[in-house]
Amino acid sequence: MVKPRPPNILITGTPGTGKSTTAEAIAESSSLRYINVGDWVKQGSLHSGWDDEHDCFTIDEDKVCDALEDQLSKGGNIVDYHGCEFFPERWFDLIIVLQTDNSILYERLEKRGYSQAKITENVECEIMHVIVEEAFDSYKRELVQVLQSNTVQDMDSNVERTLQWLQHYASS
Ligand SMILES: Nc1ncnc2c1ncn2[C@@H]1O[C@H](COP(=O)(O)OP(=O)(O)O)[C@@H](O)[C@H]1O
Repeated sequence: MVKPRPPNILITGTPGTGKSTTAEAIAESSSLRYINVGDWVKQGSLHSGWDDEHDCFTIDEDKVCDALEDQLSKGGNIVDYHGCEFFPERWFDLIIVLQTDNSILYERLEKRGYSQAKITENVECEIMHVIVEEAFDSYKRELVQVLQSNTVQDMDSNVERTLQWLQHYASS
């Protein structure tokens, strides 16, 4: 079957689950372009200011979608963001949700220098499966893969599995 465009992959999950590291490794071994939405938000001022309570920018979802539309409609991207419900559903052919055990996630966020409040907020988000639920609510179930990201072996296997998915997509 001739595909209308190369695939787009969304890699999502709570901060610290390994989205950037995994997505960059996939991009390095494929022809996908890596898009870190957080960086786009900062560099393109796609936000409505700093949120002191959550210690992050308040993202302007409409501006982000407008900024990404041209690139995403061409296909061939791997997009990294800790949320998924505001993107147009049609953009993505595969949605990967990374998950990490609480104690491991806690240590990663501590190493990153997050405040105690921000660590607790993110670990609770992971415990409550917030992003997994968001992905299931926003995309067809068969497009969503929930993958563990606790160890380097997990990461290698997640990268390999995604590269295989890309090969299969291209040849089917
Ligand atoms: N599966 C994993 N195994 C071991 N370390 C990991 C794993 N995933 C991420 N890390 C490490 O955890 C930290 C956070 O990863 P990062 O990719 O920045 O997460 P995110 O983009 O989801 O916030 C980095 O130091 C990274 O090397």
